Amino acid sequence: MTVETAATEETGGSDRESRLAALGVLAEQVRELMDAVVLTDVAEDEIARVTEEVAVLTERLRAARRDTPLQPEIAPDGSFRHLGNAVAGDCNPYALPLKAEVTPDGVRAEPTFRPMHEGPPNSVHGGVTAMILDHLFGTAAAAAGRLGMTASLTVRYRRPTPYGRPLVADAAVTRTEGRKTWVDGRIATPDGTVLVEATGLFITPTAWLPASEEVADRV
Ligand SMILES: CCCCCCCCCC(=O)SCCNC(=O)CCNC(=O)[C@H](O)C(C)(C)COP(=O)(O)OP(=O)(O)OC[C@H]1O[C@@H](n2cnc3c(N)ncnc32)[C@H](O)[C@@H]1OP(=O)(O)O
Repeated sequence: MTVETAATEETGGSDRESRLAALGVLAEQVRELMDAVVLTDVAEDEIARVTEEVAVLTERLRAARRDTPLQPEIAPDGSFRHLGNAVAGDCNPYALPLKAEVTPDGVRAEPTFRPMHEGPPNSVHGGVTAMILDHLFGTAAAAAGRLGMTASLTVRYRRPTPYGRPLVADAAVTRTEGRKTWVDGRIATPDGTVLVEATGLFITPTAWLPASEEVADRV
């Protein structure tokens, strides 16, 4: 895994940071648009007009494009970030984005799911909660100096997960053996009712071993 410094890509310094911040604002607006699409009840002709306008905006953004989403890098403040990530990337509209903090025990986050994450009626799709736990578990492994790829994830769904209100998620490394790291964690309501819990096995690819400790210092 290559962790590039911000200055190595595109324009350097504050110009780039300003542009990335603007992209983050756009991504958040697109999340609002996605929720608006799943909740809208406007008339068909209005849907058709909005569709035409969105198609025009899509073409404007395609006027200059990269080959891939923004890649992992070290931010100017020295922290690790991956702005194009599907779970945590501020510049990816598909991402919540998840904000994980390192705790003495592991990592913790307060995800709020959105209407666009609906699976069963009025609750969050199980694939979405599994994805969030997968990423949080990977972050717990990385914070412990054991950056890895998910080899397996076993999920137990205890209660339907609601959207529209803050929940609590946490994860911690429970065991290590060579390049293997086991992580346990859960998503719960603020009063402690467990909604989803899981166990994951993460394996550090041999090629990632040098980057693993570097990332741990920056999560
Ligand atoms: C701050 C940073 C935050 C970052 C968070 C990111 C979280 C995102 C997590 C993801 O979503 S990653 C994407 C989903 N996962 C993948 O795409 C992984 C695809 N699989 C692989 O790339 C490789 O199979 C893998 C790196 C997991 C293992 O390949 P290796 O070539 O290193 O494994 P190898 O064959 O040498 O086996 C090493 C050991 O692991 C075991 N093993 C390998 N794959 C396994 C597996 N899938 N399940 C159980 N055990 C497995 C294998 O049996 C062996 O055990 P022993 O040492 O005891 O003999």
